[in-house]
Amino acid sequence: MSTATDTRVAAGSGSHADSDQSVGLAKAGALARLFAPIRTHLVVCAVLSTLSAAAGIVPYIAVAEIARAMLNDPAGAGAAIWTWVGIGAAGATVWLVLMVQSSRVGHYADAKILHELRTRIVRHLGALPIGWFRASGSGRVKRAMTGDLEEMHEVIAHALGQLTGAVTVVLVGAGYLFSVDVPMALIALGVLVVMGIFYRISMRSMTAHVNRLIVADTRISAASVEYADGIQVVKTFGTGGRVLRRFDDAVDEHTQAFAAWVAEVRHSSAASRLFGSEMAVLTAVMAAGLAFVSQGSLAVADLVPFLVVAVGMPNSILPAVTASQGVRKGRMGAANIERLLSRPPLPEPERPQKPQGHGVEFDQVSFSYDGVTNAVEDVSAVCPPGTVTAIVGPSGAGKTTLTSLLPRFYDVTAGAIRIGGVDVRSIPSADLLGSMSLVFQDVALLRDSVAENIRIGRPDADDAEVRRAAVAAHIHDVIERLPGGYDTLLDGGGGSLSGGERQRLTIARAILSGAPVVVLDEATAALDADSESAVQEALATLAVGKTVIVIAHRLHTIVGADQILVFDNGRLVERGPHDELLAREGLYARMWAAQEGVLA
Ligand SMILES: Nc1ncnc2c1ncn2[C@@H]1O[C@H](COP(=O)(O)OP(=O)(O)OP(=O)(O)O)[C@@H](O)[C@H]1O
Repeated sequence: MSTATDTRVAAGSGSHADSDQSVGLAKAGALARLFAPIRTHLVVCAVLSTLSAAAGIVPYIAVAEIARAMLNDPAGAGAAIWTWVGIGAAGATVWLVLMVQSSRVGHYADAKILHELRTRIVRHLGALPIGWFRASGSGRVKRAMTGDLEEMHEVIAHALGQLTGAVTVVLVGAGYLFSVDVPMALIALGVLVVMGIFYRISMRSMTAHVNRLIVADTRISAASVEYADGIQVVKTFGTGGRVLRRFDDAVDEHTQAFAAWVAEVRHSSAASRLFGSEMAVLTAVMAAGLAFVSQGSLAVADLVPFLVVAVGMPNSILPAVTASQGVRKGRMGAANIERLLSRPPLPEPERPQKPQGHGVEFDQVSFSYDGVTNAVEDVSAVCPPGTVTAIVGPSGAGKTTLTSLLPRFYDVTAGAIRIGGVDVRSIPSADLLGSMSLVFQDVALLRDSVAENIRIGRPDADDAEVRRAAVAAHIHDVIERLPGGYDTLLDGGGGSLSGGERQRLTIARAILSGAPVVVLDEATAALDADSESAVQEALATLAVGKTVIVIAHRLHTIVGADQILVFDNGRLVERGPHDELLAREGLYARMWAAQEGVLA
């Protein structure tokens, strides 16, 4: 059942397939297009492995011929024997030399194309909009850089040689056997043809089954990540049942998919194994050979080549069976990589412009994720430099979406966003990102020292500047108390720091960068009173003289904002300072009453 088992491995390697990554990706052209830069190497490699395989069968033919010579004419076979010994030895030598050369060329081509593809993928990723990563990127990136590239390696370094080798052995071997005895050759090859027919039958529905397995595998991965990510909530609130059920369902589906495949191909797969075995060829050759010998239509000496050469042929063909699966997987991997590389990059401006100042203007901005429903609709607002604009609204109102449009995580569907009077799409993306500090809730701390985590804001800052930023962000004392001070290593999530401390660290990063536009997403998790006031003071320092846009979840933290934009269902429904909005007795006043009621 090697076919099913091998493909289970293939499905496993694609465990991070994205949901929109349709299956059934086997496009023959993708592999050829990706391998275009190494086409010459591949041709040389194929020619060398063909010649090597042809030379490799010569020693077996030599052995058979020596036996024939001895059986036909024991007394006068001396010269022929030595000739065949020489031919056999030459064949073995040529086989070895060409095999090494073919492997060398193959591995060189492999290293060259993997290097080139990795570089292309990484460069392309750098040009993709950040919104793409947020929506679906990490799984697809991981899959392209690991599983899909491994499939490419398999094709070049292994499958190519095995396939050409198998074809050569069959052709050369068959040619020799037909030259010895046609009926016997037909019988020996007939066994292999029957193996091929059963193999084709067992592979008929492979694509559909592999696709089902990949989908099930993706669901298992998603459910596992969901469970691991939410383990705290699961343990605290005992909601593990539902999450675990999703996991169990996905595992059941995977098992059923695999069982269905095995059930369908078990007979054809076993039959192809049987007819592809040395035992089957030996049995057929012996039975037919002895019958022909007893009839007098075959000399005993002519039976020997079939025992030596034909019986050894399945050993050369079986690796090609695995190799043909490798090529199928390689096509899928190539199609995935090609799809990733064809994702349109963030368009860079043809005529770049420099913002005059750092005021932000939203001009009739609309945006839709799916092209059907607008997550943000017809929003117009001006955020002057040196002011704080708070964005509030119920969950799902479009607050995060609107702020994601400013650094071009996505481009607006309609309208325009301007910084310093210039459309953000006319500002080179490096300058645009350099002009703003983004303090988002999900801004992860890197697995690096505290100092380096702050320094990301401005890589050339010296230690004194890093410290000054930390002091301004009210985090310096906390850092000093860490075991290694500024050299303390943080894990990816800022492990040893509390929520408020992590936020202040990212604020220090933003202060150090000195970018004139600050976009921050206030923590949704409640902080204790000390931590909250420290964060507020840090933000006040950061905001001085800058255009600050803050997504606020706790309204009492933005009472002093210059303007508050109230969103509901993607639309800007109210705007103004706190007192005015309260007096209006609209959505803001209701949200305020609800929160104060909770707080009271
Ligand atoms: N990546 C995405 N793909 C598709 N739809 C999305 C995506 N992100 C958000 N949405 C949808 O867009 C709408 C606005 O979501 P958004 O996250 O901007 O709201 P929000 O006001 O920031 O909510 P919250 O306060 O809960 O963070 C919602 O209907 C949401 O489901």
